[in-house]
Amino acid sequence: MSEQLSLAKPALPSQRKGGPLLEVEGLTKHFPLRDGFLFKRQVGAVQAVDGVDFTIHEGEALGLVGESGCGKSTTGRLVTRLLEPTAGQILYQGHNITHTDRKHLAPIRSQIQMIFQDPYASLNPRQTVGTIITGPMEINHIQPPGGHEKRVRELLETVGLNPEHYNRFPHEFSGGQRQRIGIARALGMQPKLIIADEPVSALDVSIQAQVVNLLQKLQHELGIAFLFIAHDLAIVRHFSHRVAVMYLGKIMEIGNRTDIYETPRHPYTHALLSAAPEANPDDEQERIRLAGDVPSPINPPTGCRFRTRCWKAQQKCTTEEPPLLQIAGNNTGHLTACHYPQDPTTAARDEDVVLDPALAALEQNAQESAEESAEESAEGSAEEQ
Ligand SMILES: Nc1ncnc2c1ncn2[C@@H]1O[C@H](COP(=O)(O)OP(=O)(O)OP(=O)(O)O)[C@@H](O)[C@H]1O
Repeated sequence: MSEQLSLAKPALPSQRKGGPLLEVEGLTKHFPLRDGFLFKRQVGAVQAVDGVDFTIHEGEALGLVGESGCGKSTTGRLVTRLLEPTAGQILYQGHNITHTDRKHLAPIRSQIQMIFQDPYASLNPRQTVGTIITGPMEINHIQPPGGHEKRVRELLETVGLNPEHYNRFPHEFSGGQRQRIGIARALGMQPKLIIADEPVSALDVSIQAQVVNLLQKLQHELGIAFLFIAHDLAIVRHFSHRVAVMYLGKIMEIGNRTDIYETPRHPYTHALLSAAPEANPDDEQERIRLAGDVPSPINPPTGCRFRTRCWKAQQKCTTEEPPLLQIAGNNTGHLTACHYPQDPTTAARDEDVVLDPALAALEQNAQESAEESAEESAEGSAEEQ
């Protein structure tokens, strides 16, 4: 992230915005795994998203964070109905849209727009910017006063592009400018909710802050709600009113920004934050190294899914899945799924905590052999004397 974002002093208030816009309950997506050539039998499933609950209020930005493969993008695609859920339900303005067919979904779909990670891949290289932005408006019968061209020029200006570039093609723009074209296209639909899936991670670091600032300006000025998916905790902190932390298809912790960044309770949230010190600049001494990979979502661990990497795990974590609850010490709306939560602080630790048991064993061995060789050399020098 560039210094243009004031990350130490998040720019958004944490208070709740309007009424519920999107309510997601028990949302689940299992991708079937098939075997065989002719008669493809299902032999298992990738449990990409597994019983996720959250609400986004009107005008609110909810950040969704977690390591790669935790199910963030799948969640975003389910909400926009680009993917069909396996179970659970999605309510938009109180209407159940979980399995609504294309025809009936059309008016709602225009209100829920998606901004993708790779701006180039999501723009048709053979179309001019004018056509790219006008197309979805025409399909959805949006007739702006003054006509489409006038509206497109206004939108280009809104996102910081030159309206005179209406007839240019995507390859004539830089990465950041292409992302702005994608944003203008989404705005043309007058969305109430934008799903931004890693909207800046493909951009140069120097450009990232400009695009995040643009999105935040639009969020404030137009009152658009956001599901902001990103692995960069500092950006999420800057952008979001509330934050959900996802691990292996489940939400481990959710709360307002201050609760998550300043008094996280789940060990996984602690680990993510200490791996990204720039997300919490006041917390200088927290040291947890989140090592090893996320286990396979085909065969996730029983009980708590994080237990195989958690330094606090006990027998109960193997047998009982911790529910997502407001545990003692949490503020209202701050929910944590953990049997043995951290104290509500990010205060300093005396020693490193290594989450990966294999890495811990390696470090233990290395330390023992270093001690042995120190002892041997001390004995050797004593004998020489
Ligand atoms: N179409 C698919 N078929 C089978 N498995 C899939 C499919 N799409 C995603 N997955 C799997 O679902 C899991 C979650 O993927 P997802 O892309 O949602 O994670 P993510 O948190 O967004 O990660 P990243 O930040 O790398 O995009 C991964 O194990 C992924 O391989």
